[in-house]
Amino acid sequence: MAPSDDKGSKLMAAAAAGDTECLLLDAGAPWNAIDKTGKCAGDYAVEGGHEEAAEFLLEAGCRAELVLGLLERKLSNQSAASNNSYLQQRLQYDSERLMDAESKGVMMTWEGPLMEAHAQAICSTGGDVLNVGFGLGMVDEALQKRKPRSHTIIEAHPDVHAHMLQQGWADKPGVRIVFGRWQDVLLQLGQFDGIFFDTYGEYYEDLRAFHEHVPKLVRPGGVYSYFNGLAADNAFFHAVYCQIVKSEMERLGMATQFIPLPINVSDKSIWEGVKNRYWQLDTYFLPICQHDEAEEEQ
Ligand SMILES: C[S@@+](CC[C@H](N)C(=O)[O-])C[C@H]1O[C@@H](n2cnc3c(N)ncnc32)[C@H](O)[C@@H]1O
Repeated sequence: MAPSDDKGSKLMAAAAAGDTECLLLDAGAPWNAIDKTGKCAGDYAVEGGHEEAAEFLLEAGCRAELVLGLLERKLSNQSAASNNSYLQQRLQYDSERLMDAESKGVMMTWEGPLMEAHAQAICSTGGDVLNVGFGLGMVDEALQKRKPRSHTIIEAHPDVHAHMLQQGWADKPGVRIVFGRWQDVLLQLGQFDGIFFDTYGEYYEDLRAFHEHVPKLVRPGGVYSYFNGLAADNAFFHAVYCQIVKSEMERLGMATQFIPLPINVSDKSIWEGVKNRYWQLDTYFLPICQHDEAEEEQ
């Protein structure tokens, strides 16, 4: 049971009891407050099986995050600064991971099964595929196995680019490497049947900016997917971001489904020496976005 000594925790207590009114939200209780166990009101509502309360909190979370996002877009240039500072750091490859200069994991091999599943999803129609962000090249290896008609890779970091060349990626038949930030090169590349997006040092706002281009970049019948790591330290916050992306894609005329995949990263040795434990959940929701057929027929 949640404690009830301030506005946030009263909201948690209301959620744990399935109080669907949850009127405390209107009185200023933060939907995203967490207690010392790391849970928010939405977690308590889900755990208690109170669907209506969980839905109410999910909608409140989406509304609040959308307003905050709008404010952020108006007020700051934080995303570009963060990505630029990452692109100037020296990176380090080892057999299991790619690390930045602050010992944060850019990409790790535990994501291999997820990358296979993403490759399967975006290569399902064959044709021309685009991957944004090479990292360890796991999704690109998985795409190559599926022999797409053409395979374009956008990569912005000079160390990663050098690694790709050293590994012979420029000589693989059908592979085109485009060195640069996606923000600068994306619109010269034509259309694709499958697109995957997985960058580093960027925020939700960058993903959102990428999504604005997706409807024009994906051919009818094609598939778009992205690494779904938004708010991956709390299941309920993560669900809020899944819902936000789904609504944004809907606005752009694309339908999104999330395929649940089990993932276990509880083994402490995986995270040894890694500063940012960027995944903490036991289910991965693989996004599959396609042109909304109903809208296309109109
Ligand atoms: C998480 S890794 C991608 C991992 C990849 N999916 C794999 O299977 O190994 C992110 C990659 O995106 C690249 N990147 C970061 N910002 C970028 C940008 N703005 N444009 C293009 N690539 C970017 C990084 O240098 C890094 O190689």
